[in-house]
Amino acid sequence: MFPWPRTLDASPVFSINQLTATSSGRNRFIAEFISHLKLHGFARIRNSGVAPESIKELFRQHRNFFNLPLPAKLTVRHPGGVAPARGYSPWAYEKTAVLRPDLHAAPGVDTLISSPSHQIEFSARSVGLIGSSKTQLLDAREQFAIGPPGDSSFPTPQLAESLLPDFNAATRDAYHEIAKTCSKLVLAIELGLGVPLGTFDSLATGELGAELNLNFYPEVEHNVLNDNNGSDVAMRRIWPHSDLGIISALFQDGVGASGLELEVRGSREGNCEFAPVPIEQEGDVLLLVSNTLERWTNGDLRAALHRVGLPPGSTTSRVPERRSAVMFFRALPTADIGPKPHFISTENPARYDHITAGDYLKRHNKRLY
Ligand SMILES: O=C(O)CCC(=O)C(=O)O
Ligand SMILES: [Fe+2]
Repeated sequence: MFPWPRTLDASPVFSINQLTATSSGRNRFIAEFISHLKLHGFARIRNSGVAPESIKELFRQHRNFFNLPLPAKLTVRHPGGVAPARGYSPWAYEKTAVLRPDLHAAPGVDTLISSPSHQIEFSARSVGLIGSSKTQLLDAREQFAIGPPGDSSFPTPQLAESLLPDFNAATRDAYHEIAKTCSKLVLAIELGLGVPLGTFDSLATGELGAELNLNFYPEVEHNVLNDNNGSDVAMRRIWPHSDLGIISALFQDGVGASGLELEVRGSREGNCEFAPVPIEQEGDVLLLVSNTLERWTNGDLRAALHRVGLPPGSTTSRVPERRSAVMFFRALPTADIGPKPHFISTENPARYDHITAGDYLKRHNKRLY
């Protein structure tokens, strides 16, 4: 286990090509990988199978898209509502603060009151910074959501080629490549948990259910993300939350720590603290356990709480832009995401209800947009 307190940069980097090592090497790798995921809910992954050039190309497209003038981006606007997200969401449109209202601290306070992440859907606390009069909590973020290329029920709006030649095709290629890697990561998790192969992945799908999200956090004045600015609005790049799917595979443009923070587990009971997680090498992936996997494993694996704050040591009056791309690898919309029998016993009864992944997403989107 890496050292406590408050540093996640000593967490190991798992080279996923160890899956094809000799059997003793492979077994050791799987055991270390799964025990790390159980303890921390995330893992840094190298040699994931997604070519670094593909990630470079994805972020080139990412940059070109968000640099377009607003009217051009609005031609592929996400219509909102409970359907799966598709297309462009402008600045502050998606509101992640509604997801975990219990985690919002008073300004400047970083020790937060926590509750188990499975309570995400039950949280009834009012939305507001604890101890503050802020009335609106918004995300300083724009976004483009890409659905499964074969999804004719919820197609992704296609950008006119005259605006950006190749954007549609390049993001489609990235979608397939990253989905393949997600399948491999889920396989490693199945092996680690000792469940029959296909327990999670036969229901997961790169073709239906998953979503590749491009996140853009524009450069802003420091005080936009600071609560002492005299306005009624509190903004964060992204408020604390966990993702909905089985796993998320997160790529960041550039290396180092640029604001992404994960929950540091093992702090005092009842507290929740976050620390930056740097990306060491271009193309490295951050694997996050997400809610569906927590539900399926009846809490054996717990979803990673994360947020995007200020880059560490940021002292200038402007906060530099940030770009990320996250694959939400989700279950098929028709799949039941209640606990699997393998994880239920008399000592450990089911802690989650039965619901389909599609209904779970609708419930989530109703609050988010
Ligand atoms: O930008 C990031 O690194 C985090 C994005 C994220 O948490 C999300 O899209 O759900
Ligand atoms: Fe997230």
